[in-house]
Amino acid sequence: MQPNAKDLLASHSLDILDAIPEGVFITNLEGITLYVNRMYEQLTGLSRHQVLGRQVRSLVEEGVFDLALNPEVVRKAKTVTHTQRLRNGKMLVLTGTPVFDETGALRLVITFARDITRITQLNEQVSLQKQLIEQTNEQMAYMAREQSQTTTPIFASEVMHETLNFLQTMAKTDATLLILGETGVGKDVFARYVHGQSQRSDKVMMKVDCGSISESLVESEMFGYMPGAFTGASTKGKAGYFELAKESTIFLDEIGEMPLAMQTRLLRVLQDGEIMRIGGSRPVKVDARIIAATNRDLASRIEEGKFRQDLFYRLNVATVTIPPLRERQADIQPLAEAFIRKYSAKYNKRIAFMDVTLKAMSHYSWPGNVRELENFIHSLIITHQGPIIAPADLPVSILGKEAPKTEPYSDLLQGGRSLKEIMADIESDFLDRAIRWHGSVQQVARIFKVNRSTIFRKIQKKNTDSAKDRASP
Ligand SMILES: Nc1ncnc2c1ncn2[C@@H]1O[C@H](COP(=O)(O)OP(=O)(O)OP(=O)(O)O)[C@@H](O)[C@H]1O
Repeated sequence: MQPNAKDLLASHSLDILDAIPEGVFITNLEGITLYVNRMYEQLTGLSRHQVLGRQVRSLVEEGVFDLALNPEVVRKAKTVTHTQRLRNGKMLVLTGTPVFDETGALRLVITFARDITRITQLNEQVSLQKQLIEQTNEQMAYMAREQSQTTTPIFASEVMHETLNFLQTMAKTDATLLILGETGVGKDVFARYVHGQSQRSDKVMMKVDCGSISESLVESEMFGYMPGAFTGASTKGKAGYFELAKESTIFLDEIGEMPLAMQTRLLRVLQDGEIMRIGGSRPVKVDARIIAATNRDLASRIEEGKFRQDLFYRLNVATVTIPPLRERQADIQPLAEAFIRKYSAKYNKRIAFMDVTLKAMSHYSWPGNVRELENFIHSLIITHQGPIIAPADLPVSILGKEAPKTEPYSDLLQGGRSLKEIMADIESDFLDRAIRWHGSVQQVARIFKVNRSTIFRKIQKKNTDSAKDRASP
């Protein structure tokens, strides 16, 4: 260093600090503000006389800013970085550095401040947009799922004809509908059917699984909340299911599982026809048709004190009970055929039931109802080899324990079909098994001394005949 450089620098030290394009804030070890440069005044909007000679802790206590770096820098004797929010909302990033004298003793803390208000605002905007995108994505995914699930009910039984007639009449009204029935009978399918037949069908039905929303979230999910209504709430607020179901239908599935506190709130909504978001002050009119469903016996839930009687009366305006599958045997065959078509197409297979197989299936009680039937056929299609499903392909649980003990061909012995048809059935069933046993049509043709084309014809004919039989009314 030039001989007089030190003096020159010392005499201009404050000018030098003022020329630095970042805010500079200098404190002694006690945290008393000794100096702030011009850029600090510009960045913060604070003038020198507001801070010079002041203890940084008191400035924090007065709310001038929310954090002081000085104590931490002194304690650690090394550089520390933090963000600081000023009273006027500006955000700074501060880097405080200890300054030592020639003996190594800590003398001062010099803090550099940069304005990050804009970047913080941009970050906040980005996370707000992200939140909105997530909410929109959630809603879009829900809508796509809902629309892909619209199923037309399949049935043939007299009782389901009557049920569907009743539901059709109900669909034309806005009355609250309660659907009862064991698990898997199709309550969901019939709720969708009513919505699909109603004047609200151009809007997506809002399905709420009352049994799976956590008790702490159920209120905010149902009724929504205002911005900042509680810790962790989205800053934009959120619409609840009732608002999302505006001009549509809200389907309260598993209503028997709804927590008691929520039942009270729901009852009020049904009585007043209004909802209020959490933290809100203005009630909003409910414009949603309500369909509720449960597989629970609500009468015993009421007796156990788990379901409000007054809510039950409110819901029990129009009630329909979907009978279990065992009480509508006539539905089993058309349902089984629809499911075999659905899953054969899905797995690109050509598989059909023998009539005797369908008959055997109709005698099973299907305790899991249509869901059990559908799942059974789904897994059968995945594992089954060959074009025909024979009774022997059914598990003993479905075929019944007595099946092997009963007279062979007991169904066929009852009559009703020509010998030719029966033989064709047995022949194609045999060929089907032989192909599976020996691994190829060629082997079967050789072993049983028959042409390959004859084997194909017989199997195919059986398939076409059964398809025709099923197609004819
Ligand atoms: N009549 C029907 N036609 C076509 N598919 C049906 C029919 N009934 C039920 N299903 C099918 O059976 C399965 C079970 O039906 P769903 O979920 O509607 O039963 P659920 O009564 O609502 O059962 P849970 O009480 O367990 O909710 C679904 O895959 C549904 O598509």
